[in-house]
Amino acid sequence: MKKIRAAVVGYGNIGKFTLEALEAAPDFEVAGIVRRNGAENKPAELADYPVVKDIKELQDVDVAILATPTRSVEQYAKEILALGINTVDSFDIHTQITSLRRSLDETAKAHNAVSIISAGWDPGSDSVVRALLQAIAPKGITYTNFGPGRSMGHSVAVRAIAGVKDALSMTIPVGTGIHRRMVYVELEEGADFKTVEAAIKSDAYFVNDETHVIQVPCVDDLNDVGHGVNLVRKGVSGKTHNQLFEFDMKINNPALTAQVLVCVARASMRQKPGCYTMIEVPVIDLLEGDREELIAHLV
Ligand SMILES: NC(=O)C1=CN([C@@H]2O[C@H](COP(=O)(O)OP(=O)(O)OC[C@H]3O[C@@H](n4cnc5c(N)ncnc54)[C@H](OP(=O)(O)O)[C@@H]3O)[C@@H](O)[C@H]2O)C=CC1
Ligand SMILES: N[C@@H](CCCC(=O)C(=O)O)C(=O)O
Repeated sequence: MKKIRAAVVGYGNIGKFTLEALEAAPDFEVAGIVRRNGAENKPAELADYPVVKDIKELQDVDVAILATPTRSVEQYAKEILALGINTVDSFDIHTQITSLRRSLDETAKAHNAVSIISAGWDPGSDSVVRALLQAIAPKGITYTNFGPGRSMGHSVAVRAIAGVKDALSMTIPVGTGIHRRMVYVELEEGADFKTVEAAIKSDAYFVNDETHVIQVPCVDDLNDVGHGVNLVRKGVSGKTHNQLFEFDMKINNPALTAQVLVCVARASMRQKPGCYTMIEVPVIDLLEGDREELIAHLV
């Protein structure tokens, strides 16, 4: 059977694990990697793949997996969808997902392509869990409690601030879906800590949470990409109260995000043109293998 040809766009934390997940998937082949500096300083593990500056330089790409900063997703997605290539991403600014969906839906439909957005683990696979729990206990409250662990999105947002050399944003669960942010920053020489601290605290990723910024000499000495979630719903099925559900996981953050991106890239090949979030995609479309066998095994 013809393999799905995927390109990885951006080769940072998520990009590296995406390549590994593609290499492990029997129905995919790697069309190449798109990097801002192209093949300059090509890492050894990319020796067998084309590494280019522009996706147009790659052959027959079916789907582009965007492993770029969330704030660059819309621009990359629009350019790539305009070429008729599907895109998937893990865009994680929750308050902006519906507007991104509207914007990419228009581009995807205009170019006969599919975009699946916000497909990491949160937003992403957790969103599917939340949707399922709401379906089976329609009245009630869901609490999503993260961590403790490293938020990639928050760390990326801090690294983009002028004067920051490296950053680690740890998410600390306070309970009932509330989180404290512990942000460790390594500054460029001459950067002013107070200016950086103010910029972090006013960024949309942090503005609603208790945030502490701590200057350290070397972020790498603290770094651990482990994370997790404890997602709890207590609610009502029919007229019966006290239905209690819990979903818990402890994970390597970039490895899980990358695996979700790859299964969603597969699902993108099975949707009609347009833009979707994960809760709109049939779960079976995420899976590799014969549909009847999957049903026999999983249902
Ligand atoms: N929904 C979810 O559950 C999750 C979502 N995420 C999202 O994944 C995103 C990526 O995280 P992570 O891989 O750690 O980020 P990194 O900074 O490690 O990697 C991003 C890569 O994108 C490329 N890039 C393209 N444009 C830019 C730009 N303007 N500035 C910097 N880099 C750029 C670079 O690769 P190159 O140099 O090769 O071009 C860079 O290495 C996060 O922003 C986060 O929001 C992460 C985890 C979970
Ligand atoms: N989007 C997160 C993954 C979910 C955890 C989270 O949102 C957080 O730690 O704040 C990330 O970028 O790592």
